[in-house]
Amino acid sequence: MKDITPRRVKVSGWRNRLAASRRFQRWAARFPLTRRITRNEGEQLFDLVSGFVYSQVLQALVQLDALKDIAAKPVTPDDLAKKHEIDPARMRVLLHAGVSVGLLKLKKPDRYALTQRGASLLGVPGLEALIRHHSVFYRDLQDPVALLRGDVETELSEFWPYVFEGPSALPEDVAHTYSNLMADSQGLIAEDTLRFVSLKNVKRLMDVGGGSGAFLAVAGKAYPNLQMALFDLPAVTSQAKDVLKAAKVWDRTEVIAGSFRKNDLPEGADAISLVRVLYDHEDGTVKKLLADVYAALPPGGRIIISEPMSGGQAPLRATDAYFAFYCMAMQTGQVRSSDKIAKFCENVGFIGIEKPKPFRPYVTSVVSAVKPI
Ligand SMILES: CC(C)=CCC/C(C)=C/CC/C(C)=C/C=C/C(C)=C/C=C/C=C(C)/C=C/C=C(C)/C=C/C=C(C)/C=C/CC(C)(C)O
Ligand SMILES: C[S@@+](CC[C@H](N)C(=O)[O-])C[C@H]1O[C@@H](n2cnc3c(N)ncnc32)[C@H](O)[C@@H]1O
Repeated sequence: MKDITPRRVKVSGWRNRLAASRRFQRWAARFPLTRRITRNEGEQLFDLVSGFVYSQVLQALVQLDALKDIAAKPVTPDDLAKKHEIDPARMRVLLHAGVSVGLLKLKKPDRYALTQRGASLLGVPGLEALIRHHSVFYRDLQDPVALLRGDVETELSEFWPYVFEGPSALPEDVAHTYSNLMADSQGLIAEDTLRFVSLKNVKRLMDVGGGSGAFLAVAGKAYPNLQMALFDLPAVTSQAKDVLKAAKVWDRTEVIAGSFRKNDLPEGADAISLVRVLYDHEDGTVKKLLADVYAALPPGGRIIISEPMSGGQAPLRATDAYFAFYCMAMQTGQVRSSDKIAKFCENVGFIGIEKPKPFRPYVTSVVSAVKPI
């Protein structure tokens, strides 16, 4: 029979040596002063071990549109079982799991309602669509070591074709799907960006890689006198009219179709924003883009960069695990820290760099800088 006794592992550092000792673990679980710490540590480890399962519970609830149904009125497992042709006992398992992860609560025995957290999820624009598209991302992560070795043909790399291709290679219907996913999730990003950056003294803002105009729609509403320009690939900008008209900023926004890989950036804006653009690209592309932004700005002009950023020396789950692996699966780009982005800005000549402490690092962080006068 195979020996299943754990082998002794060499552990450096006395605290870690104790933590790794089965004998100490047993003792600490009984000793009154360490009992709670031991239990919490175990719980945290268990969450790490089983995180994928929790995410799949969420995925099932979203795919079945169950959160929306439950938001309208509390449901029994039978209600949803009939609708989705799933065995009622299994539906109960899903709803109970939904309670355990904090999205649902049991109203009466067998009647499930939404918790405040479940309701918050529905209130975040585009979050359900992002969760749905995780089925692609998680397939790429199935063998994480193969992904790290670069041995996987990833699906995500095909999901965002604009990252690799020139404008002509992006059919409009394809562009539409991606831009919608981006635009829906733009609300929180715009909110958090404008929390740190005042556009009070800006006359004309150009949003480079601005997608279908969702950031400008928010910025334009907040600053009624702001003139604006949107620069993106032609297949993407063609959808901007509807978004900008709906936000009533169409008459003060110029839409410019082009590629920052192939064309110079147009002049005329005293502020240029790059929202969720840099992390899609390799260092070489980013350095060239920042130099082009510098060239396009007048003296005193400002660059505003907003995207999820690495925690640097204090790594963050959302960016250093989620977005870092996301970029790896896209097979391009990388999550950079605000320090690294600031350094890139400095290297092309920007000064007055600001890196405000982000409100929600899982949403976005901001770096801004000015071109010297
Ligand atoms: C009732 C009483 C008395 C008090 C109420 C107390 C109170 C204030 C309760 C709070 C309720 C509330 C307002 C909750 C708000 C919750 C919010 C705003 C939650 C936001 C969550 C946002 C999340 C989870 C965002 C997730 C974003 C993801 C996963 C983004 C993924 C983006 C990707 C993959 C982008 C890819 C682009 C590419 C290709 C890399 O360029
Ligand atoms: C992740 S999306 C962000 C869109 C928008 N800024 C937002 O945050 O919702 C990246 C954007 O950069 C644009 N982009 C990528 N390569 C580009 C290029 N070479 N020239 C211009 N825009 C480009 C894409 O079309 C896409 O709209």
